[in-house]
Formats: sequence, C-alpha cells, structure tokens
Amino acid sequence: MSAEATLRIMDRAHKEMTKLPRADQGAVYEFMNRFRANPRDPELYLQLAGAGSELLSARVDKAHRALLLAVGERDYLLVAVKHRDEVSDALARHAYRVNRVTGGIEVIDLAPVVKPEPDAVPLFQAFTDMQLVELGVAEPLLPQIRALTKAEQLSELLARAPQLTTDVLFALADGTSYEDVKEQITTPVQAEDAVDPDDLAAAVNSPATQVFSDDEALQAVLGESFEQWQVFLHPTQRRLAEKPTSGPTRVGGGPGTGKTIVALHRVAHLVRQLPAGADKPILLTTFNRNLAADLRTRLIALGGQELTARVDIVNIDKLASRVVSEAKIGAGRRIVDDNRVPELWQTFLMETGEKDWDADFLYAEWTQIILGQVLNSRSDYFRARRPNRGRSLTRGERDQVWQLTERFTNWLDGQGMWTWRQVAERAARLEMDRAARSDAAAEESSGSLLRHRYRHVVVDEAQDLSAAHWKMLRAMVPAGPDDMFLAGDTHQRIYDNHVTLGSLGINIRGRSTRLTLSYRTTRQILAAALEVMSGEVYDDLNGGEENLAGYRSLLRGDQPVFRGAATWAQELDLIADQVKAWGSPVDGSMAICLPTRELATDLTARLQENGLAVTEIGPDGPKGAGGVHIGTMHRFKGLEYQRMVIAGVSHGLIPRLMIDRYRATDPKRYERERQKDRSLLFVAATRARDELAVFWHGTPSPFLTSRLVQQQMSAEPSARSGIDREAL
Ligand SMILES: Nc1ncnc2c1ncn2[C@@H]1O[C@H](COP(=O)(O)OP(=O)(O)OP(=O)(O)O)[C@@H](O)[C@H]1O
Repeated sequence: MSAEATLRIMDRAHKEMTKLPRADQGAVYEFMNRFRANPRDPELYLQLAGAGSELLSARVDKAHRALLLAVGERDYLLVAVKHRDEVSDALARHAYRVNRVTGGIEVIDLAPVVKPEPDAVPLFQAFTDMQLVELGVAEPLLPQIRALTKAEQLSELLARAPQLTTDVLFALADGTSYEDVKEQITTPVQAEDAVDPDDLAAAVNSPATQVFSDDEALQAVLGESFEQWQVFLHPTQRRLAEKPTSGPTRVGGGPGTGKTIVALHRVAHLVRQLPAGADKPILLTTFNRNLAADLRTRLIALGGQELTARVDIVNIDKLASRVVSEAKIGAGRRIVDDNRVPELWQTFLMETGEKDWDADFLYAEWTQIILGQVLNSRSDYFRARRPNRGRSLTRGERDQVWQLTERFTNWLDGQGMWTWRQVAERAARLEMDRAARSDAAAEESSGSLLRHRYRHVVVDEAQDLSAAHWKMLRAMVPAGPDDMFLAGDTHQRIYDNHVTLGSLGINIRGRSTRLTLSYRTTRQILAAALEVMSGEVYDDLNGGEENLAGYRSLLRGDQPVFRGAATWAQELDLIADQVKAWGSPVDGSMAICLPTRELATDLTARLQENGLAVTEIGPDGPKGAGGVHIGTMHRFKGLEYQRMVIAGVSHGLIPRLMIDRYRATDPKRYERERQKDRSLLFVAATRARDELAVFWHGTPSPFLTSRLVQQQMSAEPSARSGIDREAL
C-alpha cells in the first residue's frame, strides 16, 4: 500500500491509547489507516489545533481527536489522542519542543505547581538560565524553576518534567557541581551534531525522541488485525521476542512491562519457524492454572487457533502430574496441597513420638533440598549444598533427616497421599532418565523413536518455579539454540522457590535482559509500589542480584490513597466509601485484595448488604466477569484492574504474624518469609492500572513507610520528607 502520508507515534501517545476502552482503540486504529492513506480526507478535519498552537488536530471519531505535529510536508507525529472536551486543556498544558542538548522532541507539562513565596530563597539561584539550558533543562519550565524555594515543590515539578530536566535538577539540588552534572548527565546524552530547535524533521529521527513506532512498523501492523495492533510490540520488546538465541534466555523487568506479551510473541515467532505438522513441539508453561488459561486466551487472540494448535499450554504442576501418570506412577494416590504438608509432618512426628526434630524444619529441608534438588540417594544428600537453609547439619544429623523423610513418605503413601513437590521431583527424575536414554539412543542410531518432548520451552512467571520443575523442563528440551525462553520478575516471587539456574543446567549468563517501561500503571502508583520494596535485595535467578533500576511509566494519574482506621469495622466503612467514591463499578473493572479469607468473607457480606454484586477470585481466576472482584493476595498474580483497593494492610497481617516464630529459631527463613509477604503486597499494588487505595486498621504494616502512611494525614506534598529519586 502506498501512502499519502507517513505517521509515527510517540511513546507517550501509544501508552495513552492502550488505556482507552477497546471500542475507542478500534477507532484510533481505523483513524491511523485512513490518515496514512489521505490526511486531507475531509472527514478527518485536519486543522490547526488552536490559535498559536504548534499542533494539528484531526477527528478520530465523534468523541476523540488526534493531536499531531507536522514534522515534514507529509510526515506526521501522533502525540496524543484526547476526548474532544479535553483538547483545549491539553493544548494549554503541554508544549512540544526540541531539546537543545539531546535534539529530541520533549513533551513539557506546563501545569503550574509552585505557589510563590515572596521572601524565600530560590533553590537554583546559583545558576543562570543559560547554564540550566546548557545542561539540558527544558526552557519552557524556566519560570517555574526560578520560583522553586522548597524541596517538596521541586519533587512535584520533577514528577512531571522531561527525563533530562529531572536528572539535571535533581543532581544540582543534591549539591552536584555544574561541571560534574555536565560531564556525568548532559554529555552522555548530547546529540552528535549541532541541534536546530526548529528542525522537527531531524528531531523526530533523533534517538532521543521517544517514538514508539516508525512509519514502516506501523504500516506493517496496520495491515494486520486490530487484535495484533492492540499488542503491537515496542521495538525493544519485539527484538526480544524475535532474536535468535544460542541457548536459554531470560527476560526480566518490573510488573506490567510486557514480559508476558513478549513471551506470547516469542511463542508465535517460534511457531512460524516450525516445519508444517500436526504435533505440538512448543511448550508454554506458567505457575498456576488460571495463568495458563489466560495465556491460552491471549495466544488465541494473538495468532488464532491455527497457531495455538502447535503449542502445548499447561501449568507446571499439571505438566508434572501428566508425566508421572503417563509412567503409571501414583495411580489412585491423592495429591495434597503443599500448604497442608507442614501440618502432616506435625501429625507424623506426633504419631511416631519423634521429638528431636521440628516439623517446620523437616518440611523445609525435605521440600527445598531433598525434593527440590532431586536428590536420589542418601549419599547425594550428604554431598548436597544447602543454600539459604540457616543452620548447618552434621553428617549424623543428615542421616537422621534422610531416614525421617523416607519414613514420612512411606507414611504418606500408606494413606494414599503424596504432595505436589513429590510429583514434581518424580516427574523430573522420569524426564531426566528419558533424556539420558534419548541421548544414548541418538548416539547409537539415528532412527531412534526416543525423542525429547519439546523443541522449545517458554516459561512465564519463571520466578516461582522450583528446582525440580527446572530439572524437568531442562530434560524435556534438547540443549541448543532457542531452547528455553524464560520471563519473570523475582520481585514478584510469592512462593518459596529460590534457584540458581546455572546449577540446574540452564545457563542464562549473557542472555538475560530487562524491560523497564510499565504499560500497566501510572508513575504515581509505581512510586508507591517501589517504596514498599525499599531496602530489600532480590536475586536474578542465577546467583546474582537484581534491581528495578530504570523501571518507569510514562502515564500519570492521581496519587494513590493511603488511609488507616482504628478498627476493622471502621476500615470496612472506609472501603465501602471508597467503592462508592469510584462510582461502585460492578463491571469487573475494580477489585479488592485482602490478606486473609476471613477478611474477604466479612467484606463480601458488607458489600452485598450495600446491594453490590461481588465475584470471588478463586484458584482458577475470577468466578465471573462482572461484579466487584474480591480475593486474597495470592490470587492476584498476573491480573490487572482499573481500580484496586488493598485492604487489611495492618501490622500482624502483612507480614503474617506467624512468621515471627522463625525470627530467633531460623533467621534466614524469617527473612525469606518476610520478603515473600512484601512481594505479595508489591504484586497487589502493581495490578492497578489507574487508581489505588491502601487501607489498614490499627497499626499499619511495617512495609508501609512513614512517608506512605503520612499521605493520609495530608494530601499536601509538604507532608513528604524530602526529594526521593525513586519517587520520581
Ligand atoms: N507493546 C504493548 N502495547 C500495548 N500494550 C502493552 C504492550 N506491552 C504490554 N502491554 C500491556 O501492558 C499490560 C501488562 O503486560 P504484561 O502482562 O505482558 O506484563 P508483565 O510484565 O508480564 O506483567 P506482570 O509481571 O505484572 O505479570 C497488559 O495489559 C498488556 O496488554
């Protein structure tokens, strides 16, 4: 298709579009097609957006207008899609300018933030306007910057300023000298050639302009379906999805950065490379059932039934149980839920009169070391490394533990039971044997019928899989190019599975990447979620450390609400009021997350008394589409909602009071359990797209920093203690 005009989309505009209701996204999609074909189509009403504005406006549909910059005679940059009632506000509020340092186009938010204080000393009086501009500060913000006298005002301004302005002013306010800022912040992003601030055509091609898509990529995707456009990958995401790899690869990144989307596109890409056939040589797996169901729906939306037909989509435990039942193992045995196993250990120790060992300790040793590492024999256990296990064990003690676990498994067996961990361990062993036989057969003759199960394995929520799961997966696919693709974020680990992939035969070193741009949530919600995580150290699945540096959002919204009540009954009132303030939506766009089932039951009753429809989120996901969704924290993994309440964020509930008993007896375990509960809160907070409210009763959870808690006292930014880099 030859087009009349080229159209590019700014990153920010694209993010805003992903937030529109589906029907409106469809209208934008149609608009872009028409606009590219003929921008002067009279029905598009292309015109100057307003007197004195640098922007043009065009009609998307009855309600929406596109705002565009003309960057060449027939080249346009889409900078925003707004409701027509919001256009004049948007024009007054934002300026689009070429930055003199980077040469990129910046969107500058001109909303006034500073209330002038006549006698106070301006924060940046030591620097001239010229110096600030030379460092890369956005010129239209200079009048506001000049009026800043307090750190809190600066925080507020920087929360909306372009990146380079933020970096420069933050460093200067922090006491960094002009020369150092120039060297460390400005020079690295300086354009190679001289910048002409009026040359938009050059600016739009500058790497500093955050253009989501160039015209070519847009044209390609507009030729596809609307569904595909909805998950049109950012160039960074696309590279990850399509890059050939020499071995296992991992994509990390904070919540909502598109890891799942990339994993799905990776699957689609791999399917496209397959020779024709009716088999399923690609495994797509994740932690639990509802996430697997969700992956299936999303993959069908992306590539249809034909593509999905080549992919085995199954959650990891089901996959393991399939392997053992194919081998006719465990028939008639009931699989008990892992959270019941500590209790079973307790009963076993009581029945056998064994008093020297603690049930919790044995449970953890058995699941994490013996089953977790798929240890075959007592001598393997004697040699095993026991990372993260706290106290060391002598050889004699290891012998006792081994014998006790053998007796325990026989005891379980006698009652017709086994655990998911045992199933995973057995499946791993079966698959490792199968792989060894298949390798041996391949060496002897090329016509062997023994093959690995899959050619490619793609794993989402990788942070929650156990070592036995990884051993099973490793054995299911031959080592080689594009063998394993893992997506996950260790900050969201909510089950106690810590692994070092390298020691399990999965070598991701040098093939690990991180996404940093959140598509889900606003800057304000991200800042609050990140604050919950402050001070904690996370691993990178491979023995190193991982952080969320650079994790950001281009979307802005209201500050999240943080509010406490004296009692649970009063907290229920707060929740009911919040639901009402949000217009009591019962279309499934709002959810409430609680730490315990009891609290969830109370809240359900309360909302139902108020006449609201409530939908429980069960192990397979929400039990219906509409209603107010209510669930305990674990249920929220992988979900997203327009509005979220997190309730019961109280001392003793988050983290759970019961973990206190490990504080003295098993400090490592205590730290792990505490980190897990912190991650649960982080996962819950990052499910919110637009609005978040956090409530507690009594004393707030220690994970809510005093700054977050203070937000209830005063909506004023002056309640903050200072400028915090993370909060920006
Ligand atoms: N390129 C994109 N275009 C449009 N929407 C996107 C894009 N990438 C991600 N999204 C949207 O952002 C949201 C989050 O994406 P996704 O679920 O893949 O993130 P994630 O990193 O797996 O999140 P989490 O770690 O919280 O599970 C989804 O609604 C998804 O459709």
